[in-house]
Amino acid sequence: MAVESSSLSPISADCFAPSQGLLPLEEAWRRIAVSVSPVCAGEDCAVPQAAGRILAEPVVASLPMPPHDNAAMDGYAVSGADLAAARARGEDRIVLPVVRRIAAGDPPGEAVPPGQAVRIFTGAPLPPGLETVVMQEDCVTAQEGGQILVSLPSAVATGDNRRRAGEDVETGQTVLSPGVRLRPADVAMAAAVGRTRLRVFRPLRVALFSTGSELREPGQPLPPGCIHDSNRYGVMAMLRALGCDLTDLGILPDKAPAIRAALDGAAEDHDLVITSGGVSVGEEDHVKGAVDSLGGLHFWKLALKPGRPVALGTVRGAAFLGLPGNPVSALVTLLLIGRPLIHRLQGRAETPLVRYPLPAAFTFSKKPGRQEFIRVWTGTDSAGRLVLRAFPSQSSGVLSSMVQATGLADLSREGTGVREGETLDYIPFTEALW
Ligand SMILES: Nc1nc2c(c(=O)[nH]1)N[C@H]1C(S)=C(S)[C@@H](COP(=O)(O)OP(=O)(O)OC[C@H]3O[C@@H](n4cnc5c(N)ncnc54)[C@H](O)[C@@H]3O)O[C@H]1N2
Ligand code: MOO
Repeated sequence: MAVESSSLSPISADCFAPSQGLLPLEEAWRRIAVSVSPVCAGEDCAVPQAAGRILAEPVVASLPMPPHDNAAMDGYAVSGADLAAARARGEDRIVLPVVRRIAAGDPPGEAVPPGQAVRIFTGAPLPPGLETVVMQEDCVTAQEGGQILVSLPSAVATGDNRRRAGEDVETGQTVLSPGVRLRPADVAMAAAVGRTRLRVFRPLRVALFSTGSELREPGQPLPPGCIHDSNRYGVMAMLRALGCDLTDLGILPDKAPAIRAALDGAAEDHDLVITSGGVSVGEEDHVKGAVDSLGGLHFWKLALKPGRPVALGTVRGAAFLGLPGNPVSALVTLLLIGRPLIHRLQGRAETPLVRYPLPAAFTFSKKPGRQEFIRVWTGTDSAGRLVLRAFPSQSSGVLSSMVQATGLADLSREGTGVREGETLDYIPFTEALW
């Protein structure tokens, strides 16, 4: 049963109509897209520190790029008309006096009349009158009475090796749009158009804790019946990769009052509170009840495997995400539900998961009713074609499947699985985590 409730920002209640049965993943995505609002205010950031931040303003070029016509090669700038005339005369080469030298950073100077060449270097501005650059490897120079002469091939087209002003970016062009997470090339572009600072969204503040009386910190001895907390470490790593500002609140026992108090406290100074474990239906699963009493669950129980009991809601004024405790389910639901939720809260533009259609090198059966994301990696078959291979156990408790996998393959909700040779959507982890 999917659950809904009245809500506080940042998740509006409007779209959370009650629904029977398991909620399809597509519907959960739609609800996140329409109901979750950005919560992060803008702040200034120096361009050298901006990689990984989310842009909060459009960046508009106030100058063309490049700002002037310039040489794409070290060589000699000439008039294309001089070369064309030599070709018309049947001459393979033309000899011209070299009247000037222009290096990168020099001004272009006065117009150059026909019948003259200019020594020029990559990035140097072309002087008026010359629009063609012949690379120096094709040129031969000679000294004649204090005058340098250059012999050039005539078979060079007008405009060769010229980079036009504005060919990369025109004045007034929006070079970066709000909502992008700045990659190295974006930072380079901001610098290229002269920016030293950018308006970005402040990082999303996320609090995280694990629930489970069986959990102990790594390094601690394990009493009978206990295991190490691994989810929190994987989840923290994924949240950092998504650009979040993290508070690690440790492990809580399966005790309703402790979980309620921790959620209440965390909601005060965080935008998003994430838990792992305790969202299923057992008597020891107290997270759902605590959220119900502090805000509300907007959805719970998706037609999804692994991760059916993943829960989205609000706690006081903060968004809430309850990840299922099974180690694979926690990471997969953080990727499938947490990622779009975090993107919306961060003010990031919509970034659907990147998918590559690839043939399966395995057969896998499933029951209809839940969309399944199985752990796969890419390899080659005997003919050298790229194929997907699947981990032998797809149990949501087998963390090794996530370690071996490089991504997930998406098996449709109504399907009964995949046969060897059929094409599947492959979702690589690395591209999902920028
Ligand atoms: N009767 C039912 N039982 C279960 C259902 C159900 O629908 N009916 N759903 C199953 C599914 S699917 C999942 S997924 C799990 C999720 O349950 P919880 O979120 O309540 O998780 P827990 O019960 O707390 O733990 C499940 C499993 O994972 C281990 N775990 C928990 N936290 C961690 C951690 N931080 N690091 C490593 N491992 C962790 C825990 O020890 C359990 O083995 O419920 C099914 N049950
Ligand atoms: O839906 Mo659960 O995550 O498979 O074990």
